[in-house]
Amino acid sequence: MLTDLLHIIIALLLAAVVYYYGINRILGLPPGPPPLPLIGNMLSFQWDLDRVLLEWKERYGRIFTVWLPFPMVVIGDYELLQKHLVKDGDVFLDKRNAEQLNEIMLGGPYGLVFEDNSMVKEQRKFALKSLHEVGFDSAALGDVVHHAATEVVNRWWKSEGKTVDITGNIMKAISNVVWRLIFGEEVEFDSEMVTKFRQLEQLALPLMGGPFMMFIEYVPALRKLDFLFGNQIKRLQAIMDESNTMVKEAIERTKKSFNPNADQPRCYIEAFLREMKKNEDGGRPMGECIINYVLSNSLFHKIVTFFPGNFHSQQMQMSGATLWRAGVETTVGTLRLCCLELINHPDVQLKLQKEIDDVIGERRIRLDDQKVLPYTCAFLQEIYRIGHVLPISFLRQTTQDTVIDGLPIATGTTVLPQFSMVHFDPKEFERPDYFCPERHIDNGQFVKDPRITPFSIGKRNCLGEPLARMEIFIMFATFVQKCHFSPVGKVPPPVTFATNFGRFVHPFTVKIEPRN
Ligand code: HEM
Repeated sequence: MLTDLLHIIIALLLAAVVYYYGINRILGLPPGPPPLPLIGNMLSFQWDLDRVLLEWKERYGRIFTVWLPFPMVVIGDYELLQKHLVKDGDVFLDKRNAEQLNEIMLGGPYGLVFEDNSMVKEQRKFALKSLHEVGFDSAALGDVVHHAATEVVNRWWKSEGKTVDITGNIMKAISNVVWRLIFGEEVEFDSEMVTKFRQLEQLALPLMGGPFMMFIEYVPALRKLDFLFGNQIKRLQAIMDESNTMVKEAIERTKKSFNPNADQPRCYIEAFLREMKKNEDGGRPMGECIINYVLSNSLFHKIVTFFPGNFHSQQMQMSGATLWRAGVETTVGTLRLCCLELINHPDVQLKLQKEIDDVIGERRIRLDDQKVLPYTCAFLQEIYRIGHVLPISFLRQTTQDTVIDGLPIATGTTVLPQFSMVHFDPKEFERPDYFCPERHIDNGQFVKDPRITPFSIGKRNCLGEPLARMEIFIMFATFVQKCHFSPVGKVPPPVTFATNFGRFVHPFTVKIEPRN
């Protein structure tokens, strides 16, 4: 009896040792830090994620496996990201479907972010085409952005040197631009709806990025234990229901003014309504969806195959909601970081002001001024290097067997393309923690750096990049032209990031004086 017990204990210990040191090898995955049973490497993620990943890259090689809590292969090396995510883009086209999160937020596999490629190929192409049609990178929209920036500046000027929290007005300005593009209606600058929508997003982000949400993707049955974890799912569901209802109401208003016979759609939702009508008139059926389960080295995963024709109300509502959610907080967060760096680096602010005064003077800023404002472009590139908005990139799933850095990677393997690791790699950037726009200037000229990819890379990169870059350039240059920013006390607030689903600087206040 005693010897039996001893054998069981030895067997369990051996199993634990094999698991601890060999689970990646057994599953045919690249090496990596030993995972703990059930929680994998989650305990290591209490501090700066990119720093931890860079240490592991140093120890395990250019690609390695981490368990969060399921296994994923990390690529955070510039050369490998270019070689595979960009040049071999079709292999990494699929995002790993965040099935539970999608269901809670969007009522199922709809929207534009987490779906498999069969649906996104159609929907992403359509979204890009229609956003282009409604002018998301046009000079006319540049005028709208400038107008919104001027409204922000006017309000700041009225603060007369008192303490200001810049977030509210920037948020209103960006919301104005994005809402108009999606729903075709102009919202009042002080619209309560926009403020409410942002409050809901602020409540949702920490819930979306919490460890419990990662666990339920891995073990959906855990959803039943929501009450033990502070009813996170229930609370997120309630927030999303409220914000999705606001989107639904906006669509109803767009429908009322929609003219299907107009030459051009006025906004994304109108383009969608036209497409729905085209499909209906052509007698094309709604998209079908087939679900298969596939076994790969990252355990079982679900493959959802969509067939064309996903132009229905649910997809319209959820892609509208996705564009709105993806397009506002990210851009506002980047502009907030710009203002925080201005007060942390007064010398940089003076250089920016001088450049704009010398080259532009008092005339209004336009997008093509990028060509004549090298230091402003260098400043923004440095902001993009340090200010990536996703603490952990969206996961991909390989669509076929491949080889990365000499290691075989099977179909269906989850891949984490952590491009922000490149931004903080001391092998790529000298003193990566140091904010220094000058590193992007050579002989007085701005040097665009392909290693800096805040909008990600490959075939599933950010769909709103041209819009975001335009908004940020025009707004930021207008702020510098019209305002001087200084800290409230003698010492400026530190540049530290709050990370949950997103990564944005902590709240801070400034003093703003008009510049003539
Ligand atoms: C500074 C502003 C922004 C930043 C830094 C940013 C960054 C990103 C990043 C890193 C991704 C993940 C891409 C990937 O998984 O490879 C992404 C995806 C996405 N972004 Fe943005 N974004 C910004 C603004 C916008 C705007 C203005 C819109 C649209 C109005 C937008 C719409 C989207 C969409 C739809 C996706 C999902 C694309 C897909 O899965 O195919 N983003 N963004």
